[in-house]
Amino acid sequence: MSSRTENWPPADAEPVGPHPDAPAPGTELSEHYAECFGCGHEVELGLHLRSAVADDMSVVSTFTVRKDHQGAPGLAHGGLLACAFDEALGSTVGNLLRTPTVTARLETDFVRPVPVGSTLHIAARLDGRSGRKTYVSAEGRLDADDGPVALRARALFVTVGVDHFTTHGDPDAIEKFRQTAEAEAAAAEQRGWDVNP
Ligand SMILES: CCCCCCCCCCCCCCCC(=O)SCCNC(=O)CCNC(=O)[C@H](O)C(C)(C)COP(=O)(O)OP(=O)(O)OC[C@H]1O[C@@H](n2cnc3c(N)ncnc32)[C@H](O)[C@@H]1OP(=O)(O)O
Repeated sequence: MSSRTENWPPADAEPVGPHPDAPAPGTELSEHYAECFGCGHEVELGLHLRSAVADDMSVVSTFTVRKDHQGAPGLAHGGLLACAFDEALGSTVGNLLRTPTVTARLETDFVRPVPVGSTLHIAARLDGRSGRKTYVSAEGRLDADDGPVALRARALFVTVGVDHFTTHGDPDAIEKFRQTAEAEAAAAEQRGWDVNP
């Protein structure tokens, strides 16, 4: 018996391709915010996900499970694994479609235990889009791109305006985010010049 959402993506979803300004396949993605629990380097106990564009539709991420991430002794906490998938899926939508989105629904299947010390290799893929709704799914494999499947996830992300963050978020944190984004954009432009002088 399966409790997963059937008909994925839903019938009204249309195929979706990358935004013209999406980073090219092979690009390593930087953290989107230094204080993000999923990817930020300033969060000592965070997940520190690292991601790269695999192809026009996919992003691959890695998450190494540390002692701080335990639920049962020696095993990763399921909620943190779901968090890792939220980050990987959100990064896929945000980077490939270049749109601000938030998770509206996240569905996770835990297939096998994930021990402390193992690295999850998460491959996430755009599945379709319907208006503001983007459907994306991912698979997480243990310790290698072709390792055994440990988790599968599906999510719906909804595109929001900047006012979502300015209305509900913290102004100081938003300012810090803006500065990081500007610095990253400048660094990316510089890297482009280095490659194509
Ligand atoms: C710019 C360049 C970027 C650069 C690159 C950046 C990279 C960046 C990486 C980020 C990586 C972070 C990854 C972590 C991401 C988070 O953790 S986000 C935090 C967790 N999520 C939230 O806090 C969201 C809280 N929820 C909300 O704010 C609101 O419910 C929402 C989701 C914005 C929707 O509200 P709304 O705007 O009023 O829209 P609403 O009409 O209710 O829903 C829109 C549609 O979605 C459907 N929908 C909404 N919720 C659901 C649901 N739960 N189930 C099914 N359908 C739903 C509605 O039925 C509706 O469908 P249609 O009627 O259009 O067919």
